[in-house]
Amino acid sequence: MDKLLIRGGRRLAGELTIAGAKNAALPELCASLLTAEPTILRNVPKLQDVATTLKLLRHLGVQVERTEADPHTVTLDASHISSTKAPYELVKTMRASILVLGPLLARFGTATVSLPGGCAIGSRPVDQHIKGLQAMGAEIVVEHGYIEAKAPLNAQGQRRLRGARITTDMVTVTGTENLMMAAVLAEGETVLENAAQEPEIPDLAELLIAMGARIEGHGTHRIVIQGVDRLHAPAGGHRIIPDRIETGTFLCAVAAAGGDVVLRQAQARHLDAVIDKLREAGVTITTGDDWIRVQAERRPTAVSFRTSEYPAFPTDMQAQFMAVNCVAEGAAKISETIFENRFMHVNELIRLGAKIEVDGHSAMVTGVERLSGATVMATDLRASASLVIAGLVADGTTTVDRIYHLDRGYDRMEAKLRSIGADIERVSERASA
Ligand SMILES: CC(=O)N[C@H]1[C@@H](OP(=O)(O)OP(=O)(O)OC[C@H]2O[C@@H](n3ccc(=O)[nH]c3=O)[C@H](O)[C@@H]2O)O[C@H](CO)[C@@H](O)[C@@H]1O
Ligand SMILES: C=C(OP(=O)(O)O)C(=O)O
Repeated sequence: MDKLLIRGGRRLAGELTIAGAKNAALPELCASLLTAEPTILRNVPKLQDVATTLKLLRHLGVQVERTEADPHTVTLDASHISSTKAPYELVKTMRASILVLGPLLARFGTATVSLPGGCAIGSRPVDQHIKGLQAMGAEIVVEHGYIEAKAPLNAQGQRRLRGARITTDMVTVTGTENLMMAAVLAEGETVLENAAQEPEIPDLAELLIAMGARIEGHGTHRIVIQGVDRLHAPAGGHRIIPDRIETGTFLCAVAAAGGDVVLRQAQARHLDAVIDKLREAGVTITTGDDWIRVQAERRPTAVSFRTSEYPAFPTDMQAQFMAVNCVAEGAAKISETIFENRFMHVNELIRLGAKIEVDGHSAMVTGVERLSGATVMATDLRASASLVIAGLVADGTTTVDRIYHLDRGYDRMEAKLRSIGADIERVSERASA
């Protein structure tokens, strides 16, 4: 198992390039199941969740091409599918595997997908995905840990979903994506009310439209889809948007450690809420069409925030911003409204000397002048990132253990941090033994 060793106290300076968005790549890789023609995706990040998704798609019979020469371009050919079952062994490590359910059911009329189960940040049910597919006429049985779904028979005796009006009980990102992918091949019109507006949804919609889908309203709370008989290859392929959470993570790293860094291939307009809060904290942020410059020359001021659906402050940035508040001047309240258990990083930050008190869904953080390096354990993806940020400012050495969580969602985070001056190295178990 790999660890990160961080010697804190270095100012960060230079430039780095932001990778493609994990949370856009995962549904878009699954969207390749919707057509018999090859789908080319560009700017695919090189990270563990993408590798897991590709493994699952290969298991289903999708031919995947990704060359060493250009690992960020992936060609997926789902012309011959060998299975419509996503087994537990492949689903258990990644909740986003549920995203094969909508496309499989829409194109093949049948799908069996393991329930993804809970995870460190909360129970994360998929009842809204199931409810939406049932509204489209699917018969769904949940048995022995699997969702077994069949589309209804139409007048021609084919199994095909029917368009429906669906209002989810809450805003769900992967739920909206799954239902949108199911609806593009359904018969008739589907209206998704209370749809998620996260930038990954319009990006997926753009890919589907390039494949021949008829979608309107993506990026709003009401998405209207007219089903078509078949989809084709997206002409020229599709380029995945930059990762707004990776971007925000580096912004927070500079805010906490101090420095002057330019992030290339970054979209500031996807990060308004985080950038506003960083400015409130005293950080200087300048933006252009595809770059963001962050300058932090003095200790930040603690700022309060509340996570919520896009365009509000993203839950996926809560842990990293908490690390900034840990070393800021003053005290601030952080409220988490999306997941019931997303404060797993708090105890580890406290091990580094942070002053945090959790009360239900809120955490009161009182900034301290210095953190002190220690061994800490990553518990989930963004918790890991917050520990790395804290390690960058802590005195002495911080060891972050269990970084397989970090590797799920970041493309060479330590290499990127090293390139802007951080003293950080990856140590594998064997090398450290
Ligand atoms: C791969 C991906 O894109 N992951 C993101 C996605 O996760 P994900 O799509 O899983 O998160 P959701 O938006 O679905 O979850 C929002 C809330 O709704 C609840 N819920 C959701 C679906 C459902 O059927 N029933 C239900 O109760 C969840 O438990 C949670 O409390 O959006 C989250 C919220 O922005 C982000 O933190 C994740 O990084
Ligand atoms: C929670 C996250 O991802 P996932 O939904 O894939 O677990 C995340 O990206 O922070």
